[in-house]
Amino acid sequence: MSVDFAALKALKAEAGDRHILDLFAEDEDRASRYSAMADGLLFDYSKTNIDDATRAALFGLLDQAGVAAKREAMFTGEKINDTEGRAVLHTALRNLDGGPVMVEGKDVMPSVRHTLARMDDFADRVRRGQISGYSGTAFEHVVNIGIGGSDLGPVMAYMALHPFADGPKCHFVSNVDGAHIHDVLSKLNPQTTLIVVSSKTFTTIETMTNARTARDWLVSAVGEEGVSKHFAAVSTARDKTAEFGIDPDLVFGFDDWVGGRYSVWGPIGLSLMLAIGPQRFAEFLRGGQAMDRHFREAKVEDNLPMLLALVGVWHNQVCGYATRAVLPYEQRLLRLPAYLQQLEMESNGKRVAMDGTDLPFDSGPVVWGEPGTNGQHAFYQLIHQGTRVVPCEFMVGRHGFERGLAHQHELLVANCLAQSEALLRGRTLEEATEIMTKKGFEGAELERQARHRVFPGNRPSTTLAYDKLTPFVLGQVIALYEHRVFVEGVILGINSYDQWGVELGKELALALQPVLAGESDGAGKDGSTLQLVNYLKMNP
Ligand SMILES: O=P(O)(O)OC[C@H]1O[C@H](O)[C@H](O)[C@@H](O)[C@@H]1O
Repeated sequence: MSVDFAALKALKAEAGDRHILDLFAEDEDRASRYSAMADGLLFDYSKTNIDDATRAALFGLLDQAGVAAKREAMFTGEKINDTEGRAVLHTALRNLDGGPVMVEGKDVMPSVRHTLARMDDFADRVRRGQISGYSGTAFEHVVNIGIGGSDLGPVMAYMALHPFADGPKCHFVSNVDGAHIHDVLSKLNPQTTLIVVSSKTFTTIETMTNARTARDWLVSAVGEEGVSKHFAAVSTARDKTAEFGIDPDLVFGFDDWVGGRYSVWGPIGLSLMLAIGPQRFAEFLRGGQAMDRHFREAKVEDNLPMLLALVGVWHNQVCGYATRAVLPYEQRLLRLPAYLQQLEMESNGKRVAMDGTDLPFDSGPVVWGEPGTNGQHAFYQLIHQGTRVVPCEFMVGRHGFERGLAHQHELLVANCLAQSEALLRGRTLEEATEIMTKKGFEGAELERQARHRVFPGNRPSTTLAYDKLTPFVLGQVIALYEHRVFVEGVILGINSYDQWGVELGKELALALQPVLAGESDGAGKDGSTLQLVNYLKMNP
């Protein structure tokens, strides 16, 4: 049964164009009453147009959708991904000191712990130079070859945790565009490079193509014998890794109850572990585990994943704001928006409900973003003065890592807070007129110039604040977003864990290859596709 947004839409209509600033004026405790804290992470959603009645109605959605029961179903290994017949248990990967997790009557934790211990041992020995390349030289570089969930998680986290990276330097190759692997490998020495082929299925065409290119590159430098020394694999398909010639001791397996976009916590995080070491990787897992506990135990009004989800549903399904911007004031979170695009859009971009019927409302939003302050000098213009409302999610830390550059961090924080304040407050025509009068304008020209300088304000934003971007905090933040996606998916009544929408393009690409190669005439293709084939096909 789908939830009903009618009551919320009525509340929205009743509020009309009420200003968020008026909500602050009416309630001096608004900031604290519309904020929640989880293990040091502060989420402030007071700069939204949500009031007590709206919030109560949003909490009602959680009951209507049965979120609490479905949350337990996820954590306890029920097959909630029912279009693929799978449990959804990435939480088991960070269940470091929790109890058993049963899948089909079997506790999966011994196998999770065993794999983690193997990863720890391997990473430790590579980092100490005890595992080395074919000619005995230590590995200085790691190339992770993977795409989607087998790339975005590790690369995002590797960049985020740069201050903790004291192991081999990591590189990430994802695109089937030969430029990607060329530009990475051409700077590396095969003797000192470890290649990690990361693919849940070990069939993804981009990854397998790049893996073969890397294999040729290695073999031409160190010979065929080098493959077993220089290649590791992360996959659920051990048979396929063996076919590729990867030493079984260097294969790290996982189970199909870990979705690709939820997989950074396990073997797919191997390159991250090689870079930051097993101990820091464990801190990352502990951050995720802390958020799991919070999600399961905190009351609704204090529950960060639930609050983020409800604010999201309010903006997207009730207010009709189609996109949401993620704006980390943290340069090292450069790839977080891309990571969240996969997490949120691949999970909740679905047009049918669990039962196969058409979704009676919009699916999840378009997620996009860029770190501040860079975005301020690019697209914030539209956010402040465009005709569409873009709810913004700011993120910022109290401290940076750069000793001696605290003044820059202060400037960064000031900019983050200033942007959410500007979105909230805006600038009235009177204020703009005053500014332009001082500049000497008058009459009709004064009004025209002033009107260009008006900011409507009353634009919603939330802020997630943390102390410092440590592995623990990153773990908290990523798990927070995972659970937010879960709650939104349950409210929408969709399956957040399949991704059938990526299949058609893959099939058509395979069928187009022979057309591009001139081996097939492309009968049945549309005129545009054929015209482009004719233009783009390479001459023999
Ligand atoms: O890890 P792999 O099996 O290579 O899959 C890599 C990616 O490709 C697929 O097409 C899916 O859209 C993603 O969810 C997945 O993360």
